[in-house]
Amino acid sequence: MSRLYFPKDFIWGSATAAYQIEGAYQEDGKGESIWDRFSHTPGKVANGDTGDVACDHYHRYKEDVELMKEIGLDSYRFSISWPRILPKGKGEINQQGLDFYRGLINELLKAGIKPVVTLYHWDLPQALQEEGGWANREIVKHFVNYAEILFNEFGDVVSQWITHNEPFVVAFNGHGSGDHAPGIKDQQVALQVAHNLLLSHGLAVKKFRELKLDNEIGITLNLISSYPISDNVEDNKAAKRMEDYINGWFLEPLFKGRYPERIVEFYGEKFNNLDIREDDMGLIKEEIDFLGINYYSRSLVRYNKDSKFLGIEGVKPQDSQYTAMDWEIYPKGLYDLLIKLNQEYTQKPLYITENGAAFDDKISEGGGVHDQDRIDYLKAHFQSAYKAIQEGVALKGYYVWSLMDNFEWAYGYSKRFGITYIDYENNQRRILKDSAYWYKNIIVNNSLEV
Ligand SMILES: N#[N+]C[C@@H]1[C@@H](O)[C@H](O)[C@@H](O)[C@@H]2O[C@H]12
Repeated sequence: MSRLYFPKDFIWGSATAAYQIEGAYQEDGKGESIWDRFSHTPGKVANGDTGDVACDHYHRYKEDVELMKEIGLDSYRFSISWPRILPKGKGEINQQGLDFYRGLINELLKAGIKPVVTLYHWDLPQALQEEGGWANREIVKHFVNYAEILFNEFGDVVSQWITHNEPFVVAFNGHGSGDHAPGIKDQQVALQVAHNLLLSHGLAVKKFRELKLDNEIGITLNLISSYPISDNVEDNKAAKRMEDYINGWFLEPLFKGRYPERIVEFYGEKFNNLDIREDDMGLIKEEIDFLGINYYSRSLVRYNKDSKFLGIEGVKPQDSQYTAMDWEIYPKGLYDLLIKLNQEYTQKPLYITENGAAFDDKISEGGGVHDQDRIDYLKAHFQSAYKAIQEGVALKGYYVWSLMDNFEWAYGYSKRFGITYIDYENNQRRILKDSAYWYKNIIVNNSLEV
């Protein structure tokens, strides 16, 4: 056996999001979010699950920081709930909301764990949705106002800020397919939402710079590696379109100040109808300190002239392994993505802000949770990350998704991504899975045994 040693100051962390773990959905002055409304709408979430209680992190955050300390995390990435801070999305500030996050951050700092805050991880205040939400360009100023409150309140204790988590999913799942909150099914609206999210990001970064804070700011994108099923021209074009649809639509504006031509043509009139103003692309391209990457799997595609989706048909190789989300396990896709980002978009520091897998974890008779499949998944992806670093990619940290099993959006509690098991049947009891102990060893040694 040998060990792969990561760079001396490499950051090992884990990630969560407010709506997925906090619960206390109506407590201490918190306003309603679009996910409160969506999950309470019959038929939207598996088994009628909601985030009303979730993992009860709101009341158990001290216990959860103790778990992070036991695992030995260098850093913890979490999101702040906008409606906990501004119950109506704007106007009056809810001091009890600020107090909760102050308490959490204080516990993290006492434990020597760096706090990394995601400003927006999908739980928009419902009151703003009623004014059009992300489809209404007015939202941009409300997001910047919310961000400025947090910069001023926590700018001296937060290590890094992430403006948005996966704007692709907010736009296209929330406003295109409608399988996420607010459940709108309109591609034209989805495109405008994507633009307004990017614009809100750029203006929040601009505000951050004006405040002259000495921490860092970036954005987190869900990115894939896209491959053609054959080397014929049409399949290759289909793979590029898929990559532009998911990756390029956000990477090109952020780093090149433009939307990807190949997809602009595809969207045609829908793109021409967008409300994009003269200075927008320059504002979106406001320089960031790092890029966050959420990587889970690849896309393998073939051209299909009859396909309603970009002329693309997805392919699932029979000889691959799949997670409980039915996502192909493809660690090489992480390596290929990191190399491509470095070569085609940015040499800025990169962080894997999410990578992990759902498996059907069970409590064993001995009381432990033996998730070797998750250990195997993470080990293979850590190896890909290591290879990319060796080849010059400025990868500075890795956050495993997720610290604990949690509310998996439209799947409810049916999918378990955590390295900590949550026993929903037994008062949300926490049980560190084998993967948590395995991860602890990686962190202590800053190296991977292969
Ligand atoms: N699905 N899935 C797991 C995980 C989800 O739980 C996160 O909230 C998202 O940021 C991203 O989609 C990834």
